Amino acid sequence: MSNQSVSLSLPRAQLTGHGLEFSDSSLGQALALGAFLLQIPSSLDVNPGFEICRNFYRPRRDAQDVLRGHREAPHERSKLGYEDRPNQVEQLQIESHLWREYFPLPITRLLGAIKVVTLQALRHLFEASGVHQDHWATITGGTLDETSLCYTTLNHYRSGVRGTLGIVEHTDSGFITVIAADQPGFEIYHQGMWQAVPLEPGCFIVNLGDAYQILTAHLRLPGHAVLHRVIETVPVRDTPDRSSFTVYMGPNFDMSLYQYSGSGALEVYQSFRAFSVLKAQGMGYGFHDRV
Ligand SMILES: O=C(O)CCC(=O)C(=O)O
Ligand SMILES: [Fe+2]
Repeated sequence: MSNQSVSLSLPRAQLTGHGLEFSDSSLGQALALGAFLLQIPSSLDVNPGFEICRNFYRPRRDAQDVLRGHREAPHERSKLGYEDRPNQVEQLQIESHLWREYFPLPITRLLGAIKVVTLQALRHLFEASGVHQDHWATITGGTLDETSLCYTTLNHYRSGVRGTLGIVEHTDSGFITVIAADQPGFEIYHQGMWQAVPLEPGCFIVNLGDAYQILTAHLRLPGHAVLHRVIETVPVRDTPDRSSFTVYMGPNFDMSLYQYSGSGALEVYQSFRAFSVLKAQGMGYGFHDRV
């Protein structure tokens, strides 16, 4: 894959009382691309998210210093936790039911609010693709206002690690991921080349993942799992390293992935755990050993 600096303007949506509203009727384009911009609701301040991304990997100074110390912390109740990745990125991944336990209140509140936004977007997209609401519990493993796995990923891109990508090219595994980033560098593989998505600080980037693509492959408006990466971050004096944080929703690892057949029947596709293990290997990542 060649490295070209073409830029891509993503479809744009906002959440209203009626669900997602896309400008220029670009819903179909968003599903086909598997990515779009979502205006950040004005009531949300994303800065606490960036603050924890800039601190979680640093050693804790004292017991009160709850933003730091997550590299060493065991996060015993989490199946995910801290991971030092082969790229620039180091990640802290924590399931939504543990946010209150491991994060300070402003972060927990922010992530909770983004989770609500993520669910609203997912429900709307499922409906547009032709996923039946009656199948929600089977497909997601959750009740109507949950999927069985929701977690945040806090990403710190170590500018001191040179000669590698920020994060290797990948698709996300679940149904949907909502991303907030503080610097450019995010790219999408589209029409045979890497295209830079310009940073829009007032917007989340929303990605569709493998579970969405598999589920909807034969439906009227299939959603595509978008291939994306972050290019190498270079150190800039007096500027913090690149940070991003995400809210991810997917099936639990002990569940099956589902797919609608051509005749519209919902069928088991594959074990999500088996699928995820193979995928992690392809990325050069170890799969979470507690899952
Ligand atoms: O940092 C970003 O902009 C993207 C992060 C990402 O792709 C991920 O966490 O899966
Ligand atoms: Fe990703």
